[in-house]
Amino acid sequence: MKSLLGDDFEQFQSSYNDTPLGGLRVNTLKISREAFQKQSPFALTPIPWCETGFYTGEGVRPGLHPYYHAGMYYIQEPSAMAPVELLNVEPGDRVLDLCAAPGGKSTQIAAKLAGRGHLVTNDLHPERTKALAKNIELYGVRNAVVLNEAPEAIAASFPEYFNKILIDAPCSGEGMFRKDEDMLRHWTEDSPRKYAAMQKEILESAARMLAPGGTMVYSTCTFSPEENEGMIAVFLKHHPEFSLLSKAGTEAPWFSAGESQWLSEHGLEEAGPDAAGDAAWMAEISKTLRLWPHRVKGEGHFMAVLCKEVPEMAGASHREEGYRLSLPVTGVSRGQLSMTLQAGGERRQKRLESIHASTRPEAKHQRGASAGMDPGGRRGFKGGRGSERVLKQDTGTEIGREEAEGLLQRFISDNLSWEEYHGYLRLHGQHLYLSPLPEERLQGLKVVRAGWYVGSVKHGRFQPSHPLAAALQPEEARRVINLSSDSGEAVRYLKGETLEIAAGRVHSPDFSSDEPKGYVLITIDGCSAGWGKWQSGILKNEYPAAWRWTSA
Ligand SMILES: C[S@@+](CC[C@H](N)C(=O)[O-])C[C@H]1O[C@@H](n2cnc3c(N)ncnc32)[C@H](O)[C@@H]1O
Repeated sequence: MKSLLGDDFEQFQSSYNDTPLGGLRVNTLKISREAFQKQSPFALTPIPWCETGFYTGEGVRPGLHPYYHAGMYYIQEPSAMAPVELLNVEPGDRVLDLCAAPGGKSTQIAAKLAGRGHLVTNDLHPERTKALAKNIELYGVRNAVVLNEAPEAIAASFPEYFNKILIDAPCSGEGMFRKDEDMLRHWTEDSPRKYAAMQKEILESAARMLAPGGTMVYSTCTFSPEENEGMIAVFLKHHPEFSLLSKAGTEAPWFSAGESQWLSEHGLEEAGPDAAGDAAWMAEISKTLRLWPHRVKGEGHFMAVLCKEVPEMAGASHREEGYRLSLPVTGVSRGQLSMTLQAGGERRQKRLESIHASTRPEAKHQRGASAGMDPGGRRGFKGGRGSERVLKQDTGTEIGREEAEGLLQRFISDNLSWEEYHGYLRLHGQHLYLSPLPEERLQGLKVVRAGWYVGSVKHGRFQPSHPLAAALQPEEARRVINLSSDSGEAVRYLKGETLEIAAGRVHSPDFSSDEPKGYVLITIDGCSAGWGKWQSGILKNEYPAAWRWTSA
């Protein structure tokens, strides 16, 4: 670092005496930034490069608050919030997060998608992918598919498919030494070279999956030039269809320009023997970005925003206007219900009769075709597939997807205020998912979550899943009990205890029954946390054992 940084080295070195700052990012799928600021139990200082990010003070432990379990915020190192901001994700995008576990950046992407478009999130390592799937569920993400694959396998299934890709690459971790001593212990002199070889392959696969006109962000949390400026220089040499987007400057003074002169000084021949003397080329590589621990309040990070050109005579746009396959809920028992269908931004009112009419097979056919979820014009729901049968455990007989769908719809009409639901219904064993992608897209890939896991069929009944509850807004549930975070009840719920709750506290706005028994969405200060079953003053706890609060 001394030879790289020259005059800056002393300042860089002394930054290692500072305590690293902690951060949290508000999960806007669950609560707005403004509402969280009002009710935050911690003092918050905004992080300049992330609108929803805040520094938390020294000694603050946001992981030990019920709000963490309600998915209100993600605890994230402040500099790690920058790459997704640079990716400029918008609702409706098709996004790939290629090296995603444990999911900090994926949950940030999902919040930006706000339920429209979809996210394919992946990690190579099976154990880390489990943590990724858990975070996708805790943070209430509905439109993500979780994969555990090698990037080249995904590339074979998704050529030029995504319009935004994040490559938060495995790296030698030099930028994290101050915060995480494990990174320091694992580092060897050979680490940058070893990681650079992996990064190169990952970038190549990502490039194949990016649609023309799309953007990808490459990021690392390391300093070594061969994993950063050098990596991008080599990539651009082989990919003239890509260029870098500049983001540093007066609008974003926290970013320092990439160090193009390091390419020539440190013998990265592959990237630039002829490049070193080429001012235009050097200026291009300087468009890469760094966050330095001695210049900003955050750890060391590198980022490059890469845009793929649109060839002349390019075809249709690869940006999806949000997937919306609207299916009405059948089996409604509450008299005349008017349902709302959304199509092309228009909201149209329809009556109950049309709900029943539209469940006929031919109507179902039309719904899938017109919804346009898949660019290939393939339909969403497919009936009668041999591979998609669930086992009725009590009788040992099988039931098909039609029956499973019926059970789901009955649950919805009894317990939720939904008048439609979105996605391709998928059955895996007895588990039901609403997937943002048709099955064909995922064939042959290791799928950890095909979409939003909404529940399972057991003993001929639909049992709602914890991720279903975690992603619901309170107004989507027919019965809600709110627990105050400072009453002690919230922690008792999170520990799995049974609670006594008077009938008057079961909030059920549009349910006229005197006995509001059944599944109840439990919220903590207004944010969904899980299910309970209420009857006669007793709340049976449905919070999953594996997720329970274990601290004292
Ligand atoms: C820097 S971490 C990702 C952190 C994550 N983006 C986040 O914000 O929480 C890099 C990840 O890449 C994964 N990884 C390593 N080699 C990979 C490969 N060839 N393809 C995909 N992921 C890989 C590692 O398991 C690790 O989880």
